[in-house]
Amino acid sequence: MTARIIDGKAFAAGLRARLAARVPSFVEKTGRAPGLAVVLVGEDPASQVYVRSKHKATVEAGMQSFEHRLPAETSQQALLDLVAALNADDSVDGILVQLPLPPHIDDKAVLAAIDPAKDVDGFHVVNAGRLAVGEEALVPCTPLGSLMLLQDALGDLSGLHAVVIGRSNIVGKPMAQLLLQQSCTVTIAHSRTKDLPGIVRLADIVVAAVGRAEMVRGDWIKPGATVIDVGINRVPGAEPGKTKLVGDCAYDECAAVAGAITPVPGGVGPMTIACLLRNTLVAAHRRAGLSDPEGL
Ligand SMILES: Nc1nc2c(c(=O)[nH]1)N[C@@H](CN(C=O)c1ccc(C(=O)N[C@@H](CCC(=O)O)C(=O)O)cc1)CN2
Repeated sequence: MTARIIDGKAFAAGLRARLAARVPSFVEKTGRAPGLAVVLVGEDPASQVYVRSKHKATVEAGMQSFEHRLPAETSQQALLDLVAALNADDSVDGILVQLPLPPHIDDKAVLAAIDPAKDVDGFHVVNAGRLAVGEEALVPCTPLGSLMLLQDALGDLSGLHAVVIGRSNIVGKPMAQLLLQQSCTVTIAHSRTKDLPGIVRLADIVVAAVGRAEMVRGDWIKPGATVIDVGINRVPGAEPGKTKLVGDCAYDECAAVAGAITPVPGGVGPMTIACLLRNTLVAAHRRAGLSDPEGL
């Protein structure tokens, strides 16, 4: 079997176009565009690229982008003061603090300081708790985007066995909650799981979010299963001095067995920014007392 490639780049472009089409009616109703504030501390090269992409995508969607770039030596208190100011700013509907933060800053304290109503990353414990008990929440972007790709590929997920490899608060745990809400049977596996290949072989859906380049091998995959690869790992390329991006799954091996698979790059990654814009539009509607935009 050769897997169908799940084109996250194309799906994300469609979602961004649908979002952009909703912005004018929000502007008409409220007299302002939804606003997203992104905070970057330091000069991590990958983070700089992601923050630039977020700004570009926000502006292209017709939303307001507020970028705050702070030096690496910024104190935790200065960052908390900025978050407090953004919480109080009515033109800001969404606040995102780009991760990772420099090591002298406690990221938990910073994430906890964001108003849950503006927490478009969905990382605040209030949003994590609401997701866990099935209440209205802002949901982390990467798992939300992964779920959208799964639903587009498979339709109804009810009754399917999903194995999520990875237990992070940002991807693994919320992904498992979202799949449970879709009535999947969910197993959360991780690097210490005994007989990980044997557990993964039981899965109709594999979500790999373990952060280890090409760890999931082709002979771990049940024939016809759907594979969602959340990993983004930079490894040495074929030419000296060059690098390339690979996922947590050995792509060629897994694609030879799976029914459908997301590539890296071009799979889940582009969904992260599209879902950030989706969460910003949703947060803006809720803050303005409007019902959630439909069909997103
Ligand atoms: N506050 C947050 N910090 C971080 C998040 C996040 O969701 N919130 N996620 C990642 C980085 N990230 C967004 O911030 C992100 C990562 C990857 C992509 C993406 O589109 N990747 C492309 C490949 C890009 C490349 O060539 O390097 C792909 O997979 O196709 C978008 C956003 C950590 N920090």
